[in-house]
Amino acid sequence: MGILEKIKEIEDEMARTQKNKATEYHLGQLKAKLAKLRTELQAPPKESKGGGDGFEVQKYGDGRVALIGFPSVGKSTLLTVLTGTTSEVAAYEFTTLTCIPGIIHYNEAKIQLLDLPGIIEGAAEGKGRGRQVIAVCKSADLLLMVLDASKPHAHRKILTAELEAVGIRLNRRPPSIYFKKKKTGGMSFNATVPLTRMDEKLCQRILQEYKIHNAEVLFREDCDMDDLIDVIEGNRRYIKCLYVYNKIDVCSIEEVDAIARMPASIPCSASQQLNMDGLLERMWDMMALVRVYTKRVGGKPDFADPVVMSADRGGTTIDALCRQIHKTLIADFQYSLVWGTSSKHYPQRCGLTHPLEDEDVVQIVKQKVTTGGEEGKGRFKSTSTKGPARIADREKKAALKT
Ligand SMILES: Nc1nc2c(ncn2[C@@H]2O[C@H](COP(=O)(O)OP(=O)(O)OP(=O)(O)O)[C@@H](O)[C@H]2O)c(=O)[nH]1
Ligand SMILES: [K+]
Ligand SMILES: [Mg+2]
Repeated sequence: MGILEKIKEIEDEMARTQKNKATEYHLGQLKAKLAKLRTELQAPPKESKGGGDGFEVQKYGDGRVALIGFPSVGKSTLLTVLTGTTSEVAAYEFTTLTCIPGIIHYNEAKIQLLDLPGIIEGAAEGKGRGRQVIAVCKSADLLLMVLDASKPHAHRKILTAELEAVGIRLNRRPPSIYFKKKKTGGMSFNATVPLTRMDEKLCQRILQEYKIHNAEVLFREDCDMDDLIDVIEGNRRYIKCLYVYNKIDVCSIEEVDAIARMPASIPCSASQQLNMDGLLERMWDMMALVRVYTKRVGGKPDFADPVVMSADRGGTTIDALCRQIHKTLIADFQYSLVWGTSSKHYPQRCGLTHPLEDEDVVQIVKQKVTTGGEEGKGRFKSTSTKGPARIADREKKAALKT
């Protein structure tokens, strides 16, 4: 029996099984079996390593956003309007057959937007170009799930289920469960909160399915069996998603109003260019990008060319800033001066762990290397010796004047 048949068999059995306290343990076991099969299904075929039929597009810019949706909802129209890059638009389904990249210029940042072929129910099991589309989605910082506002809202649920089936979790945090496999000692099961959907026996049954007999499990929130399976599998991707309800030009005001009130949802019309600014603003907010303007001693900040950082990728500390500017900068770092909403006073002298906020101005003060010019040497020069400290002091005073 192939993987797909096995999956079907388990899904059928789950559908037949009534949900109650008595069947809970059996259901947990079935869910674990299903998760294992789905992971097996996602594994790339052994023969082709980095094969050519994928949609690999080089990452570019300060963040990556992917357009996902059923055929003909207006993904390519959106790409064309937002980036100026033409992606073929037509009234028939499956117009787009590959991944088309474009660039959105917004708030002095460059955001890569990827147009993709439409996906259909069954994509998770490899229907259509589902596999390639999903691989691109997994590489995105934000998904725009494009929906036809005039069509049944159930489409959102179907697509979400497809993404769930391949281990993509939308707008969620990883479950707060500490899980560690051990060599011996059996299972230790603990919780810091009352558990209403999980107990020791259920946990044991699920672990057994994974042939894990020794482990430490600590629940820090009221999780269910799906959460536990996600943590055991360990391959889930937590991605932000904005639900873009397109084609509102054919909807009533009431419908548009209802969409605008739903969480993480935005109504728009790509072809009529309605609410494109609203869409960009929501995208920007959800990506949580932080722009930092760097300045030299005595110079003005470069407001046209910020360093753009992401809380989700790399972080937004001074340390992350230095690494992003140049890999050797950390070794030369002495302290930084920060002007902006993250600083208590103007400027504030900050170390590497200081978290920056959007539109902060930063000046990096490097250590003075007194001998030779070898990279990285500065790190080992103690700042407690009087020489460099005095130089730093002088530099600080100079910086404060600017
Ligand atoms: N009424 C209306 N039609 C739109 C809107 N946006 C796009 N369309 C139309 O919807 C049809 C499909 O648009 P595409 O941009 O090709 O859709 P797609 O999602 O890229 O389609 P595939 O690549 O085939 O998956 C075209 O006829 C567009 O003109 C909109 O805001 N309102
Ligand atoms: K189309
Ligand atoms: Mg298209």
